[in-house]
Amino acid sequence: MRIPAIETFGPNFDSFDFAPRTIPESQTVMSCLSMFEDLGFISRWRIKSDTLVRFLLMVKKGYRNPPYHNWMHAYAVTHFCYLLIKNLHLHNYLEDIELLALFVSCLCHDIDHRGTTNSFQVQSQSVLAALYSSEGSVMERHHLAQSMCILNTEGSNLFENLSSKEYQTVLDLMRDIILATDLAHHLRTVKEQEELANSGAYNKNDPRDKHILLCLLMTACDLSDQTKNWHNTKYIAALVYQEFFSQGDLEKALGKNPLEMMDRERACIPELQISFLDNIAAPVYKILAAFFKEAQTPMRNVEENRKHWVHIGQLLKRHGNPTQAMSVEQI
Ligand SMILES: COc1ccc(Cl)c(-c2nnc3c(C)nc4ccc(C(=O)NCC(C)C)cc4n23)c1
Ligand SMILES: [Mg+2]
Ligand SMILES: [Zn+2]
Repeated sequence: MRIPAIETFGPNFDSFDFAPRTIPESQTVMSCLSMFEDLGFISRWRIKSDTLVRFLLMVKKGYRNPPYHNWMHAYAVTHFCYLLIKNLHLHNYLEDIELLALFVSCLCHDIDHRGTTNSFQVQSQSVLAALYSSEGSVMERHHLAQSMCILNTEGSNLFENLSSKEYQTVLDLMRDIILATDLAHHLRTVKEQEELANSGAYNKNDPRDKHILLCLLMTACDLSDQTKNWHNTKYIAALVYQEFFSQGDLEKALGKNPLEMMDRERACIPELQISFLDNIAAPVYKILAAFFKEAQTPMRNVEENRKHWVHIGQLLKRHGNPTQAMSVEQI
């Protein structure tokens, strides 16, 4: 099968300023094929092209269609991982198999997401909560389980030609990386990531250092919509709050009180987004830029996007009533 050259998808496809959501959904699977090829994964891991195509189609089909946590989110996350590998010379920090695990984890990390949070699973006593709530990270354990099912399906096992040792290693890595996408996990480990970045003493032979770096890189990919242009950022906020407000509506219907950020009557999106950037997103890209001098652009773009939210917040205060929940379309 002919795999298109990566240039097919635009001259700046490998630049931090490229917005992956400008790729039409109909071309995303082909684009993933080209990324696998361009990263040298197909030859390095002897991946059969029909197995790769079946794997990608199974993963894409494994996503549902909530406003934000759908296949296009997984594609955008995976594209940022491609940018990291291409621009940060990660081969000097991580093994080949760790880069393969990170890239495949990005594709799979939110499979079968329902557009609701871990606490909603527990509150609503969902089947997934029954399965996983004793261990925590309910959704992330489900995303991992779904990914394992696809790899265990005849004809879509991407890792079929790896040695048994490599096979075990890549699955162990995918487990760590996908479980690390739980924001609660990230908030528990971000301090270590900052200390390691600022120490300048990263040791590529230390498994602990490599684990900390992989978790940082995965979260950087997961939040990477915040590192693009303002149009993209605004659009993503609209999708995220559509998802949040739908959950809030469900919680009210269940007689529960939703968090403010999930309550369309109370949420003030600019305020909430400024605190999300300040407390969660911006620190990730500051730490990334502390690790890698080539990672200035994503950090600068997040700072730029924060300024836009401040401006929107001021407009709202001046012209609207500050507590009124902005309609998503008005953003
Ligand atoms: C990495 O894992 C996830 C999981 C789920 C989501 Cl929605 C996101 C995510 N991706 N983009 C966004 C944007 C633009 N705004 C967000 C505002 C709040 C929160 C949130 O979860 N706040 C709870 C607090 C206890 C941390 C997440 C937001 N978010 C990332
Ligand atoms: Mg997730
Ligand atoms: Zn995600």
